[in-house]
Amino acid sequence: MNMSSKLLKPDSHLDLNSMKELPDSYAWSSSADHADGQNSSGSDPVPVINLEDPNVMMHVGHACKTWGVFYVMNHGVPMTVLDEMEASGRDVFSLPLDQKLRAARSADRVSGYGVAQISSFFPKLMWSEGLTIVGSPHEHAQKLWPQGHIHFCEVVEEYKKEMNKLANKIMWLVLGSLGITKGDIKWAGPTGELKEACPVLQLNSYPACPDPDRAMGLAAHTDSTLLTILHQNNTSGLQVRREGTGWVTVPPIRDALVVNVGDLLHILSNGLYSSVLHRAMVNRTQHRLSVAYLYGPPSNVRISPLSKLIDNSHPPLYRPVTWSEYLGTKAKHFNNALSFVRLCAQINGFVDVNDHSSVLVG
Ligand SMILES: C=C1C[C@]23C[C@@]1(O)CC[C@H]2[C@@]12CCC[C@@](C)(C(=O)O1)[C@H]2[C@@H]3C(=O)O
Ligand SMILES: O=C(O)CCC(=O)C(=O)O
Ligand SMILES: [Fe+2]
Repeated sequence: MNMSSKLLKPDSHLDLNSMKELPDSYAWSSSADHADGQNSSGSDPVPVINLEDPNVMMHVGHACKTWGVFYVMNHGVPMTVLDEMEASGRDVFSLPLDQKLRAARSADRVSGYGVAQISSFFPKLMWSEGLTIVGSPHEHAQKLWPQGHIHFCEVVEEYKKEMNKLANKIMWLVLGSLGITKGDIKWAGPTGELKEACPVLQLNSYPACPDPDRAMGLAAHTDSTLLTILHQNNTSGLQVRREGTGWVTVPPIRDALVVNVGDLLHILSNGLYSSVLHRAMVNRTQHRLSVAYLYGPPSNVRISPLSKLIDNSHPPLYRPVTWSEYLGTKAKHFNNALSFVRLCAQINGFVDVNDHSSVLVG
């Protein structure tokens, strides 16, 4: 990333839906990098995991270790809940820009409508808009639809409820694959439901783009979460970076959701499961919508490498950090953030193996 370039004001809002040409401020133009992004069908495919498979835990562990991303099938989330969330997302983004801007995210807040938070790290703008919902959707919905927003709020609450159930299930499969049991996680509570987790819902909209080969929907990043569950509509765009292969497209599969490992799980697993670098590309004809359920721990919990994974030959690689502390580090250092909580890196000056700061901006 060329940090010496003049950075664009990230809150410069343009109505992407009405543009016939790609403005220079949106032209990333690293075409070689864009051309990359093969479907994984040629080689090793992104794992598709059936959550009803008797060996599901082993498959989840393997996918976390080798890919950091996988699809889940038979996830138990009703199709109606997914479809309604998608339709409600469309309702938001099809509003006129001035109406969406009533719910604009202010500089000191995480939630609200606007460009991706990571925009400030890049010299070019991304071809996307988003609505970030932390906790209740009510405040934003009321600004978007002063006359009536109950349906939107109900859809979001139902979606969050279903995603929370699924995230808990997947989280225990991930932990189980590391040999961790319910008693090992203090913040799981007596029933092991990880109840206090503090989720964030991120609605992403990528309008059809007049020059998709030079544009970028959402630049390469890792999520700061434990896990992210992504519902993409039937339009391709998500790509993950794979060591030795490059960018691999993760096309939508009907009935499947995409799960990716976030930075906090990387820390918790003491680096055994690496967070995956990913990005979203855009296309010429179709509006793409995605809904990310960003799953993290309760805000007061300090995440550190699990003690069961630590011994003399496996010292802790990261210091304890809460999600909000980590978000602060991420907001300052972006894809370099893990290095700032890494113990060995601080002591010995090593570069973090999962340090993605040198990856091309695309
Ligand atoms: C809790 C958060 C994670 C996030 C930053 C945020 O404060 C709210 C939005 C999240 C998101 C979604 C799009 C990609 C991302 C990198 C971004 O710019 O905003 C993630 C952030 C993250 O995971 O670090
Ligand atoms: O839209 C996508 O495919 C990716 C979205 C994403 O990475 C995110 O919301 O963190
Ligand atoms: Fe992401």
